[in-house]
Amino acid sequence: MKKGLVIKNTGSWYLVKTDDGEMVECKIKGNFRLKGIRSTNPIAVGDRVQIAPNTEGTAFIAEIEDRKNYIIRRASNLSKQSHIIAANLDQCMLVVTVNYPETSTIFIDRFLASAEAYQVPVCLVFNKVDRYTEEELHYLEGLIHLYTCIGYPCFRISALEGTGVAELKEALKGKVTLFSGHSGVGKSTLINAILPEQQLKTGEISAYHNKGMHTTTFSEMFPVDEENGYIIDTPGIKGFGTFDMKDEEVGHYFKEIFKFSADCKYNNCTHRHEPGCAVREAVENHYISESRYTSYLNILEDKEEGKYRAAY
Ligand SMILES: Nc1nc2c(ncn2[C@@H]2O[C@H](COP(=O)(O)OP(=O)(O)OP(=O)(O)O)[C@@H](O)[C@H]2O)c(=O)[nH]1
Ligand SMILES: [Zn+2]
Repeated sequence: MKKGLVIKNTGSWYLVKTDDGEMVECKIKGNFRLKGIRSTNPIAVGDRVQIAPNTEGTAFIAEIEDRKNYIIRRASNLSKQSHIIAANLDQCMLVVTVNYPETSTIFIDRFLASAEAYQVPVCLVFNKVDRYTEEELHYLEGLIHLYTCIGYPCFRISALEGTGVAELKEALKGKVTLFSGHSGVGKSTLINAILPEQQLKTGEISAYHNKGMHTTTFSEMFPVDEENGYIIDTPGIKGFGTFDMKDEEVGHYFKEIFKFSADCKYNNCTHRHEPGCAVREAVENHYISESRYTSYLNILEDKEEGKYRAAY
């Protein structure tokens, strides 16, 4: 038996990098099922596994270690079956632009809330700083201040000109990182700047998914250093999977709201109309930003209309 990391899933076989550095093509033995998850794929990129090598130099995956987190995509809106896109993420880089295209704080906050639910730490990467006007740069500084204070590290970069890319690369060392963000914010440009040797690959993948042929997604991790740092490329995946939560749970996924909610009069407070709400008081006193509170209410409203699941 050997231990290793799944770095590629082709649908019919898995590529495992063993802890002694070997690359082994692996298959799954028999009826491999995981407790709790109804998934179309029992093993995903990022999984730590034990493999049993056979004489042809390939191996069977015998065991999978418990995951610290994973991201899924539901096979369809109605289906309970889901596809695990990647497991054991150390972090997610959410690439955003103040303009060209505009990324709204509602989008950012919804993304951050689902990342909290999935227990994946997020850094915000503000791209295209070379293009902004004075006013846009001013707004950018405000956002960076806001999110840094809440506890999300922020980077200012220009993927096009290379500004700040070295610093970002430093933050990828030894970690498994997923890149997300709206279409057009510069993810491919950034990944190309980080992994120059992967140029062609990224081009192929986007050409492929632009044709709308991505009915099944097979993920791959690309090494970024010698110390098990990887970037996960997931064609067509923009956010985390959907999840169900109660009204009073939404606030748990906004770090600063959660902190203040300890002092609400009712422990199932939804921070809307309840008397003695410490969160509303904190918004009034500017300890919680209006934009974050608006995003919070926006999720609650969509939940009421049954739209939240569909939004991701
Ligand atoms: N001015 C400026 N333009 C950039 C920068 N980064 C990317 N762009 C441009 O933004 C456009 C979109 O970049 P992509 O890298 O294709 O964006 P993407 O996020 O991969 O988009 P999808 O593939 O649709 O998800 C391209 O025209 C890039 O040249 C930047 O730092 N500054
Ligand atoms: Zn409250």
